Amino acid sequence: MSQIQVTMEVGKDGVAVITISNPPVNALALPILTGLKENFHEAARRSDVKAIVLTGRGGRFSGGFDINIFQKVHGTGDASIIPDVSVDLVVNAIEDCKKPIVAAVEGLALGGGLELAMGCHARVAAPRAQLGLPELSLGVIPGFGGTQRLPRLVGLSKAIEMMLLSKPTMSEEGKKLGLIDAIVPSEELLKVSRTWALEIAERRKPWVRSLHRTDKIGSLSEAQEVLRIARQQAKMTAPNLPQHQACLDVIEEGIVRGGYNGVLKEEKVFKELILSDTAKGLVHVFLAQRATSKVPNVTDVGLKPRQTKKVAIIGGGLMGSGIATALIVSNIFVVLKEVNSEYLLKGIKTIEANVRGLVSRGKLTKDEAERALSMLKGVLDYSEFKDVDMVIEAVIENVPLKQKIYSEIEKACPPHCILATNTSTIDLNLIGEKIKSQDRVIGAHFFSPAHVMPLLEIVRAQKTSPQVILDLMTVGKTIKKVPVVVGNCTGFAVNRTFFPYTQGAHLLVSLGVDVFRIDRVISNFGLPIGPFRLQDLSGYGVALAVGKEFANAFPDRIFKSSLVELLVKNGRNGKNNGKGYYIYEKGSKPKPDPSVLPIIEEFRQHTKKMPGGKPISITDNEILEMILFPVVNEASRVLDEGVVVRAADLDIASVLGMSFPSYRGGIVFWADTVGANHVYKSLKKWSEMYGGFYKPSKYLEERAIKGIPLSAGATSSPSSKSRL
Ligand SMILES: C[C@H](O)CC(=O)SCCNC(=O)CCNC(=O)[C@H](O)C(C)(C)COP(=O)(O)OP(=O)(O)OC[C@H]1O[C@@H](n2cnc3c(N)ncnc32)[C@H](O)[C@@H]1OP(=O)(O)O
Repeated sequence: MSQIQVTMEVGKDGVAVITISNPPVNALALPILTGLKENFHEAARRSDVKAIVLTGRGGRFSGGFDINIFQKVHGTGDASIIPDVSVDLVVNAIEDCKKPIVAAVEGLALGGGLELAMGCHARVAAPRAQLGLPELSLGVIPGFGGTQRLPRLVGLSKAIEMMLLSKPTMSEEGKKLGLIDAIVPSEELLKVSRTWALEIAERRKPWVRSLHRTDKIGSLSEAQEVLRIARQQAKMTAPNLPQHQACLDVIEEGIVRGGYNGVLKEEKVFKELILSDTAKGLVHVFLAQRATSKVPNVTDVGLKPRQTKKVAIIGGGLMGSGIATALIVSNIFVVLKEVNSEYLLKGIKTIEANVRGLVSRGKLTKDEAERALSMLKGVLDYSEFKDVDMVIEAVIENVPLKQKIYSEIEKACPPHCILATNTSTIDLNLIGEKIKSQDRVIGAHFFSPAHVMPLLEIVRAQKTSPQVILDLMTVGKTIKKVPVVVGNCTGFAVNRTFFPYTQGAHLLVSLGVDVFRIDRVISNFGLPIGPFRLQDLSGYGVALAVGKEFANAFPDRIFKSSLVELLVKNGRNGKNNGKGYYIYEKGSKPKPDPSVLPIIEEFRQHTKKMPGGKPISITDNEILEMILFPVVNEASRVLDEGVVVRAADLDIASVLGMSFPSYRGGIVFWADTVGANHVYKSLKKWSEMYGGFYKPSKYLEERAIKGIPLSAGATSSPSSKSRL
């Protein structure tokens, strides 16, 4: 029998229990929605049914509308495959049913799942069930009446907060808010829900149709004031996201013209938004993120992950201490090794400060922080390494030093121990060259700050065993990172793809474009900060070192900028020493520093790139394209060389590692939205004007000429050789 089904059982008490079954989260797929309608109609018709309980199988009520259907809509451009659920099912079959319906909620009720529950006449929940309407995070608004019923159940301000921030709440809080009528232990959930439904039928408990309530909305003028403030805030916090204003408009319609009219407007707006680029990007990111956990020949060959209880980290610098923090807060014991007690103490202090930071941001309780710190031990030799399951080397980027460490740890660690390195650029085959156990060598590339940034790039060297990859993926998930498995090359997937990002920005400056304008254009596009502020933050030393690596690896296509060297010569080192492109003052936003302008001018005079010695005239959109298209060009090479399993992995890596806006779907997805042909033609034109930095790659050229998206069958081009 299919696992995707809706069943109905009528008990001797006259209660029909309708159960949604679609593992793992009981998503509301089309057959589920049809099944619900049929069963509700049957229950309403049958004379032996007095009341109804709606629930989900397997401890989860429902994770909402099936997101795969969104993807189908995006593929066809036809939103008509989305059935009429809002009126036909939720209003007519559930809320206006002549028999009372109680939702028995366990585990989670999200999106359409919570909307079904809110259509019922009461909600009984198990403890710690997750309740929310996260639709805006997918680029749409709730579409099964959620924009109307949530404000009527929990009040307008709270409902707006939950929807606009896509922030779920737990059943305990839900009970206080009025979203949940009772919380009972899981074992009693069905029993209590049945009784509750019967008591409504007998008029011993209220029979509430949420859409008809007005008591929590306040007066029209109060409601409009709340909406006005919310609109203003959304304008600032989500300027590029149309679903935020649309959601507020739809809520307002229901307040001004009544809940039913609100439902009708919601349905119309939902179908418009589903076809927006924002929804396409966000849905892609949702599904692509989950796909990263499927790695051919690793996760599909019957291997079982081994447990990683104790990890040794070599190097207590910024990266080492960040990684240690991420591990200890997830209950993994860490041995931190440094070369002397001064450095060790510094590393431990950084970890303590990281943990304190998590407490002050409400991510950790004080008790959890104490427990985490008790999982940390600082050492100065290898004696503690005899029983570690994994070593993560996080010392400076120096090949002989790393090779020496690898020879030492091969001797000091047990034979099963994973030998990981946090290098961000160096060839892994080189690091592991001098040892025997090359199958245990792997890259664990964290992004700074390692205890905050969500990406873990797992770099597979030539001989890395699938078991080792699977184990590191498992550790990554345990510490709440998104592991993306990539191949071995200079800069791996993220840094390699994005090396032209800063260089493109520098090239534009050499042509006379203002540094601060470039940063503004990039943040308006949706990255949190522009390339110059990013350089200020990471420090100019890093920029110089990384620049050298890429200059060696890809001499045919780099823009060698002397700007950073010039800044360093003038005593500047970014935010580190308070002398960057920006002025950094405590408590206020960074401000452009006018004293940097003469140095920039000197750089321009030096490079002599400005045509006729005058700054070029350029639009904001051209600035954006001249910075991001070279990145797309390098992404094409990364795809061509098979550095990633699938193009979507590079999208996730760009979103989580570079903070590329998720609503643009990631770098490759965005490029396909713009069109390979436009990217190719633009690069070709600029390469003729400004040189090899812009020269389009073969892969891009081929895709542009044939009209194939960059993301399609990334590793099938004739020149491709997978590195995975
Ligand atoms: C009209 C309506 O208003 C519109 C809607 O309802 S839109 C949908 C709203 N719902 C959501 O946004 C919830 C999305 N899901 C989630 O946040 C999380 O998956 C969750 C909290 C439910 C579970 O998280 P977690 O236990 O970590 O499992 P996770 O790996 O994310 O998901 C398990 C599987 O369920 C799938 N899944 C989760 N929610 C889904 C959904 N709504 N539709 C389809 N598949 C879904 C995932 O894709 C994943 O599939 P895979 O095993 O093939 O990779």
